[in-house]
Amino acid sequence: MKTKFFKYQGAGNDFILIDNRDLSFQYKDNNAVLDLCNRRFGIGADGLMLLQTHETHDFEMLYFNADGKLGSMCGNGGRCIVAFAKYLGIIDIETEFLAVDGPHYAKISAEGDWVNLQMIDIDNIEKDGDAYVLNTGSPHYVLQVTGLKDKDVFTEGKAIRNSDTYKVAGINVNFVENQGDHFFVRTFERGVEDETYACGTGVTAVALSMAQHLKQEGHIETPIKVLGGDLRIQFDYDGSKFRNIFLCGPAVQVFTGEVMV
Ligand SMILES: N[C@H](CCC[C@H](N)C(=O)O)C(=O)O
Repeated sequence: MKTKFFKYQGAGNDFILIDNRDLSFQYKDNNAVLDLCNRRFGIGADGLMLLQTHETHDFEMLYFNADGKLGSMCGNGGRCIVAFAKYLGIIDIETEFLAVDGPHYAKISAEGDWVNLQMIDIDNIEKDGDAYVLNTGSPHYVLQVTGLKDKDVFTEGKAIRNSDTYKVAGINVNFVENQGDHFFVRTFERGVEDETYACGTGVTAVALSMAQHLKQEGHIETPIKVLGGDLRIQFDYDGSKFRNIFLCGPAVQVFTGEVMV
């Protein structure tokens, strides 16, 4: 059966999106999504999202990692599906949609290519040695380093993701370097099992961890550079809890097509 798909990218984190309001795309097993995300034999993507109707929200987002399995919250994916919903005419410039970690408010630019996505509130950040560990809709390990440009993120990230502490549930591994007026972040992503060009829930975890690390408080706006571009995290922090957390950045439709599924 032929299925129409749309390819989006948010700061280089790239996704296949399918308008599945008619439920024609039936998720039978991991292989269907795995094959579509394959960068040699399929369309190629870090993940796949289905946009589906919902009784109480503008739409529902189902997210699958490139390994073909249902995933936890995807921040960049959330921004891209909001741009997709606007493209489809389902929403105007504001929305509240449902994702795996609950409802999300988002605001999109009139041009439809910049999205501010509200993330879940965070009440607690754990420590694992020098690293910060928290869940921003997906689980994240945040470690401050130097020389990040030349770091072997794949090998070092994979080792932490598969360590005894994390190998069962997995975790996304974020390395961060303070570059004065911004942070530079590189991420090894669970479920992609590789470094991605950006990780939205990851840079959100980095921004919150660094605010705690630097003992900042109040309304904070954190610019973050990733391999795929620039993202910005805005939030309020009282020294204990994080509220009004927004992941802000580009969400661009790259191409569309049809694929046999
Ligand atoms: N691979 C992640 C989910 C997607 C996270 C990332 N793409 C984002 O933008 O938040 C995980 O399994 O935890």
